[in-house]
Amino acid sequence: MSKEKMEMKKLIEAAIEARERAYVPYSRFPVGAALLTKDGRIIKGCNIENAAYSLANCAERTALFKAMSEGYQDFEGIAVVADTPGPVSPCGACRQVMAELCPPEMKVWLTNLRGKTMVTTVGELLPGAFGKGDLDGNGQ
Ligand SMILES: O=c1ccn([C@H]2C[C@H](O)[C@@H](CO)O2)c(=O)[nH]1
Ligand SMILES: [Zn+2]
Repeated sequence: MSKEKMEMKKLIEAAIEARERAYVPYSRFPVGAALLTKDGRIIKGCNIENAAYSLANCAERTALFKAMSEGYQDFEGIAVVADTPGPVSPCGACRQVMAELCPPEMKVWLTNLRGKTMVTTVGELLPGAFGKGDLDGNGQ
């Protein structure tokens, strides 16, 4: 098996484990994510909901915010899993946060519990993302 395939399998397994910790009393839709750092660490995230529904934090953002707050800023890939018919599709907020914190060419593995997996990139998930550069030259 190729190094990349082994890396992907490990990351998906970690995302499945992370999903077990989801706090989802409202949606009953657990999601898991696992982020691979450049130095080979895996940082897990799950979705965490709230009685004030709009405060839910997705699995992807949990993993990214955990990583950043612990001093890891360089990422190699992320895997996301949910019990969806096809590979899970990250929400717009997570796409925007990935566009901010990850390189556009970074791999994103999207999968479901039946192992239906697709690979994409941060750039493909949000073409034309609003970014740092858009804040320049606004005449202020
Ligand atoms: O990629 C996704 C899609 C949805 N959710 C969460 C948000 C909410 O808690 C629940 C239902 O939308 O799933 C994630 O964590 N990641
Ligand atoms: Zn999201």
